[in-house]
Amino acid sequence: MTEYETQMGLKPHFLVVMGVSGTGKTTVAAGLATRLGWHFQEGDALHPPANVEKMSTGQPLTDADRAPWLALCHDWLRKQVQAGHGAVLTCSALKRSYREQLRGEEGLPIEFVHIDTSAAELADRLQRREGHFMPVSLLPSQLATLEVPGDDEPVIRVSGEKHPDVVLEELIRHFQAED
Ligand SMILES: Nc1ncnc2c1ncn2[C@@H]1O[C@H](COP(=O)(O)OP(=O)(O)OP(=O)(O)O)[C@@H](O)[C@H]1O
Ligand SMILES: O=C(O)[C@H](O)[C@@H](O)[C@H](O)[C@H](O)CO
Repeated sequence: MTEYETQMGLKPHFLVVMGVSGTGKTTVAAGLATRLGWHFQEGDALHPPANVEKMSTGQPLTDADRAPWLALCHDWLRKQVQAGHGAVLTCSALKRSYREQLRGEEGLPIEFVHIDTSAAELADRLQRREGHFMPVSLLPSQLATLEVPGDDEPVIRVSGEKHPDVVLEELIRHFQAED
């Protein structure tokens, strides 16, 4: 086992768990990081306060709003790759251009895990969720902004409608099969 292989013998991966609000990014990413002993960063915690204020008051972010946040997400990923240990970041990464910003000019070897959930299920979850800044009224703009990753992008696709434990097992099996 090399220094940063996990107990399961998996080689390190550098993952961005992506998708629209409420799709289960935090649930899946935190679970994966715990199971595999990989570093975890909640991407929402890297938003400048002005972005959180904007979303809380029902205004969608623009490309310009997201740029400094994506730069911080990129910095975090770059440090994980340099350190060489497995890492998982949550980040909506809605557009292809945002995913390119996350990879950066150096082309970080990151992989995206896209969690896809139906609009009806998302609306239901966001309506029921308490204590989170993101209002359900922003769901249409999240869905309209999403550019689903193409087959030419490094993406693993999972369903957000299965139980999170099932999604975790699928992902771990995927990495085991690859290694
Ligand atoms: N697979 C699932 N099945 C049912 N409920 C889920 C599932 N995954 C997450 N949830 C629930 O849906 C809500 C949103 O999940 P979570 O916070 O993980 O999503 P998110 O994509 O990180 O959202 P945001 O980007 O808005 O922070 C939470 O209340 C969570 O408990
Ligand atoms: O790009 C964006 O519009 C934002 O990152 C949002 O997706 C939220 O931060 C997140 O989903 C929390 O609800």
